Amino acid sequence: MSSLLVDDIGELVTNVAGAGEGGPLGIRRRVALLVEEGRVAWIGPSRDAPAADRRIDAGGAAVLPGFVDSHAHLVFAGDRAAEFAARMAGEPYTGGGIRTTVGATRAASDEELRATVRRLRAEAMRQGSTTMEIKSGYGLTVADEARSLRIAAEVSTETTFLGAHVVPAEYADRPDDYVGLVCGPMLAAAAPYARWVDVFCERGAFDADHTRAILTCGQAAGLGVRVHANQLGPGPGVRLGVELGAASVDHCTHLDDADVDVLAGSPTVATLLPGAEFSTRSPYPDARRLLDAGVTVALATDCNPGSSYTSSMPFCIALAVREMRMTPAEAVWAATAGGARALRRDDIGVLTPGARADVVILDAPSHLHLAYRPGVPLIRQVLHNGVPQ
Ligand SMILES: N=CN[C@@H](CCC(=O)O)C(=O)O
Ligand SMILES: [Zn+2]
Repeated sequence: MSSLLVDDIGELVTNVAGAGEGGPLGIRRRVALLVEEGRVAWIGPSRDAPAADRRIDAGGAAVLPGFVDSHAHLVFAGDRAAEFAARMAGEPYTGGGIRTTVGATRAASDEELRATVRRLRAEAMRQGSTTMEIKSGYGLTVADEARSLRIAAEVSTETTFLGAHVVPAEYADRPDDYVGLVCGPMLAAAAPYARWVDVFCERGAFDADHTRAILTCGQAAGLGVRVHANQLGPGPGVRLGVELGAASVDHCTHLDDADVDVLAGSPTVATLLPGAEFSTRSPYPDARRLLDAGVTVALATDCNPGSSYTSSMPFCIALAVREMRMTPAEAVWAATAGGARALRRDDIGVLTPGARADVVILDAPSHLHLAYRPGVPLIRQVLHNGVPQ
């Protein structure tokens, strides 16, 4: 059994509340961490460290759990840089560009889609994302949704069927028929490759009745529920998600008091995606209101070619702190343990014996630097399943 010791850690974020300083971050200082068989095997003072086959010297740096990016759309072709430039010149974001990407995605070969997924997955890993949820949603035919998920499943176990991203052009005047397709043959073809079902519940995409129908049939096929909710305006998505036991409702940009109340009384996570507000020049979600009400908050990138073409969790942490008034500790927790909660996982987002050895070593002495030094490549080394990347 091969072992690896990460030694001379100045600050270890464990996310085990009570295991050290910093409340939920459970920060331990001047420790070492032993990895065996891809898992954390031991944490303690360096002087007590067991012998190991290999050693990484953290040199007094901060070490934290790998980021858990619980919301990303990586299976697509083409880009929408011109749409971004038009937005920066004053055009609003409506989601209408999704159909542009659908056209490019349908026309792409499997190899082209696979290359994009792998390129973005590798890009995210270099920035510390050891787990990444990946959605379909730019195919919107039975074959294209199934192949999108098949390709996503090659690089992640956290795959999400988003056949209900928008109603494709060929069904524009018969959305009920499209919902029938999604719940019938499309779900049957997609479900073998998916863990989750998701719907873009928004004016211009899917209304409450359609969203309920699709999430319910996804659940009946054994998939867990997540929802794109309340991104562009107020709506029923958050309440519906909570009612159906969603692991997460995502975006949460336009919430009323009732939305916050139902979230606060539920195990559903509110996943905030500040890259989308950055890239669409929109008002940010009110993270403080959610946190102060006791809602569990996660941060994710929403990496996609339209509304948020970033794979960087450190960038999202910096945005959350500067623009959404989360504390650095809240943002780091939300990007690690929060993402794990949003995926209903207890083996990631945490560093404690038995957890998966997904570890980020920073080029910095403290987790505070992730927000304090925005845009700086602070990820020195990443271990995924205990393996240096
Ligand atoms: N809002 C829906 N889906 C994506 C955007 C997709 C796109 O614009 O291509 C999102 O989460 O922001
Ligand atoms: Zn999204």
